Amino acid sequence: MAVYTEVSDEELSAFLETYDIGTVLSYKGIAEGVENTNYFLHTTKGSYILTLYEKRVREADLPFFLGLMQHLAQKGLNCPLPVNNRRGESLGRVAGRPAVIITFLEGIAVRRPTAQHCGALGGALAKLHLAGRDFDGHRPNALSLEAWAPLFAQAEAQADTVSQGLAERTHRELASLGASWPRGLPSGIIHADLFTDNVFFIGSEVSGLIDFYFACTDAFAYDVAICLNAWCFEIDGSFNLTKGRAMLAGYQAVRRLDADEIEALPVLCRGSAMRFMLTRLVDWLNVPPGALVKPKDPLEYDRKLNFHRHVKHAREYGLEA
Ligand SMILES: Nc1ncnc2c1ncn2[C@@H]1O[C@H](COP(=O)(O)OP(=O)(O)OP(=O)(O)O)[C@@H](O)[C@H]1O
Ligand SMILES: N[C@@H](CCO)C(=O)O
Repeated sequence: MAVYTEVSDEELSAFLETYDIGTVLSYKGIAEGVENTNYFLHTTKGSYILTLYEKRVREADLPFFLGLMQHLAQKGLNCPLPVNNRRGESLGRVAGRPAVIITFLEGIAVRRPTAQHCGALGGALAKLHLAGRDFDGHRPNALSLEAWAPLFAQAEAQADTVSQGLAERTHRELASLGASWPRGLPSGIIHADLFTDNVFFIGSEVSGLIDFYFACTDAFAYDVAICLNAWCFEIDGSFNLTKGRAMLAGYQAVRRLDADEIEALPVLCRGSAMRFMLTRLVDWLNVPPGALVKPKDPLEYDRKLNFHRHVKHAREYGLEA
């Protein structure tokens, strides 16, 4: 998270008076993340996170996200639970923005995951996919293929100031993805942003998943592709086959990928790299003045995309027959 919206002591106290979570002992803005504003709240009754929803989260989607967290928690997944206020509502407003208080999860987000972490993450992702199957909410993926050209249009004119040739490369890739994007793959609830900062570990076990604000209905294998991108590359840009193998084996031990999903994996990895390159590029070029946020490097994903262009088969990600 980040802090785009400052919350004054008075605003916070007035908001918390509508809850039954004790009085505040301390609170502070959380610098991590780029999407929403988050505060850590320590009260006489425990620890919580206050989230104020910013630009990319549509208010109309909030009941879906909050309902999904409740559903997954009921299914035994360790994810934050929205806290209800005294009127029984979880969604409120602070500093003019939609806001919720969620429960705090214990655990540590690893910056440099090992193959063991990747294996555990693969299993947790598959469990999430299974746990979401009987959730009755539905939300199309607002950041899939159809969204990429309009996103690129916001950044195209300045793309080459970030990297020479980026505009041309992106144009070509968007056309190629449009022509080859798979349809009809097994679908359901996906997290769609399960990066290392959204997964907590205690030791080598996954202790919790957070940040469901991109969750949507889409191909399960697209979520696998997002995680291969986010977890299995090294800082030098190389793909770590051992990590890929561990993640895919961890996933398949819980839910097996079918033949169509396996065939689609390289193009799904390209698409997911495109999605994160584009949102990062737009953010890189538009940092709001005064915001406590560190924009993420779009070129990391341009390089990953280039790697995937040369992949012919999911075996090259470590998939074992
Ligand atoms: N329920 C929680 N329990 C403990 N810590 C949390 C919780 N929710 C958020 N955090 C902390 O706040 C940080 C930012 O949260 P989050 O990843 O949801 O923000 P974001 O802006 O949506 O981030 P992203 O850039 O990943 O989309 C996390 O990295 C974590 O440190
Ligand atoms: N996890 C994303 C930020 C949220 O869209 C990224 O690393 O670009």
